[in-house]
Amino acid sequence: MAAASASSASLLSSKPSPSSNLSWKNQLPLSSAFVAISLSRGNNRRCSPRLVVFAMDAKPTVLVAEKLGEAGVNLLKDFANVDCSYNLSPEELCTKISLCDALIVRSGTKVTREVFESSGGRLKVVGRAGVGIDNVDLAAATEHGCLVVNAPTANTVAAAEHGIALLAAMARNIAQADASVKTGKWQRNKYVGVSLVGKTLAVMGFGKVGSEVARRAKGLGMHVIAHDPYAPADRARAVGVDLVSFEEALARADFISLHMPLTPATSKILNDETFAKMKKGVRIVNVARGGVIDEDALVRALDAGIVAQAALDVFTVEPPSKDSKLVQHENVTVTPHLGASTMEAQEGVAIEVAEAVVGALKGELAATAVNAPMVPSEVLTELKPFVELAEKLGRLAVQLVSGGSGVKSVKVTYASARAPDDLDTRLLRAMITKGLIEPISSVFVNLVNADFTAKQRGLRITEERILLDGSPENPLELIQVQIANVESKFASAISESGEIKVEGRVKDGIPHLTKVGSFEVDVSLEGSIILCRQVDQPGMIGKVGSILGEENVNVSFMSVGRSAPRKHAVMAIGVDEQPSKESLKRIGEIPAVEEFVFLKL
Ligand SMILES: NC(=O)c1ccc[n+]([C@@H]2O[C@H](COP(=O)([O-])OP(=O)(O)OC[C@H]3O[C@@H](n4cnc5c(N)ncnc54)[C@H](O)[C@@H]3O)[C@@H](O)[C@H]2O)c1
Ligand SMILES: O=C(O)[C@H](O)COP(=O)(O)O
Repeated sequence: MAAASASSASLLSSKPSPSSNLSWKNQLPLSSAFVAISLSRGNNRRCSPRLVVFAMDAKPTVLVAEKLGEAGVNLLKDFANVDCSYNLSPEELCTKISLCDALIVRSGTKVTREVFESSGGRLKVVGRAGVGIDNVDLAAATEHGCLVVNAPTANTVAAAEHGIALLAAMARNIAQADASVKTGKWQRNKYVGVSLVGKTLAVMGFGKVGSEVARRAKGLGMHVIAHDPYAPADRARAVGVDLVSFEEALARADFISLHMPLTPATSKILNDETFAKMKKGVRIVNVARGGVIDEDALVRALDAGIVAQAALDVFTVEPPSKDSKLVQHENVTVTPHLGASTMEAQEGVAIEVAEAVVGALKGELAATAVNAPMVPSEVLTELKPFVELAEKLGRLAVQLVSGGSGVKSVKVTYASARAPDDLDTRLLRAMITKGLIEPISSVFVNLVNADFTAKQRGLRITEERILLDGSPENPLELIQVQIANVESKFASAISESGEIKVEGRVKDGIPHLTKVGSFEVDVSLEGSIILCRQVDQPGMIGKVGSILGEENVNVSFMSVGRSAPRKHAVMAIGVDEQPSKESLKRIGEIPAVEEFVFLKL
């Protein structure tokens, strides 16, 4: 048995949300047209969840705010209206964004909180045509339920090649010598360089680019070490690289090449203190992000001769000011953020990001999502009915609450015949959260913002996975949702241990409610449900059925679970239409009925 926890809050107001799907479609304006994965079943009651095309009256609009490879633009045009508007001011971007469903940028556009706020909820996906997402306010994107995707692989080699180009150019003073010859000079003694062979290169950040740089540097005869607290040692060993501590890398390196992302932990990681720990005469290459170096400290280290040379493709502020001491320093070689700028890489990232954006607009889960779980399609196909079950159990459970200390503590149990740790519950948890929050708030919950929304509302969801007898062919046997410290408008929904408890299973691809409190029931989760506790006696099904029939309310499913013959029983009735208040009142007035509740799914 394994347990894991997520987040959660106190739930307010009321806003029923009818949809049950995995897509961002609920956020689209009615004027948009797109395709979404939906879990609706169509007309056939028994058929399984399927892909549904939501055709509306117009294409979505994608704003491409920076130059994107043609192949990517064409791919977008097949699906959407594409507005290529470059060099927008922040104000212009904020104005345009309210008319856009997706935005594509490179590193030159800051996608700030204001951008998400200005979108008025229409922006559903931001595509970064490249790796670094430090120019996108991820927290704001997540809070606004906006998916962020990037193109993480297509420019790796280009960046690594640029790193190696800068390394060699710096060591042999290529840029300085070139500029000198072009002014008519011939300074052969001034531009004597240093050799790379046999020197120690410390690669800081052994990810995609770092490992490619390491591979190439080894080919140049360098001794390569790397520092990366998160990289697996065997991946480094496979390239013939030793992973070392940060301090050791600083102390041993003749050359340092930076390849980590800009994060709060890596911001200004090279500073006065760390420069002081380096070998005198060290040479530094940066094709990662300018912000990982304290640029003023680098100027001081260059002036003091601690750093002999630096080659920089990236800067804290881009473009850097013309009179920047760093840029103008004679021992510094600079390029204008060209790491990813090869024809091949630009076509590659354009296609990679366009595919991800189109997929996201279609409601598919993106493989390159930065702020949402990446769910492989085979897992998604298998989990689809359970995803629907999860949302509906959440919706049922929260509608059973009548008071208490608020919906703050929810326990979800997943029972499976498979090894419990094999189950990735992020998708299911997101849908339970959606079910719990949407019926009682005006908040739109999706896979991107589910955990955030729960946390913001003080809702704590703990998860437990248990091993149960059953078929390992099914990813899950049942899901149980319990809400603690609350009162219920249907007392029978309170389990022996005092929580509201609902439990469900998937039968023939259809989610079923199989337990309420301690009563076993069996009703398919479609339409709406009436739960009714009565004294177990003959004729009850007929009485309730005829009240509904008189009003032409179609009963889709009915089941009775009882504590013992002629004692208490809970009847669960699935209805296709909503009964009138009058009919519900009449059901409540049947003498044997002790309590009842009508729940919308
Ligand atoms: N100049 C360019 O045009 C250009 C092109 C591509 C990538 N980049 C930048 O290069 C960097 C690396 O890109 P990537 O695709 O290799 O990313 P990646 O995510 O594959 O690799 C980054 C690595 O940095 C490591 N890391 C994180 N924190 C660290 C720390 N404190 N110390 C050491 N290592 C740490 C991670 O574990 C990871 O292995 C990013 O900043 C990216 O934006 C720049
Ligand atoms: O992070 C990246 O992918 C690189 O920095 C490339 O940025 P660019 O798309 O602005 O060239």
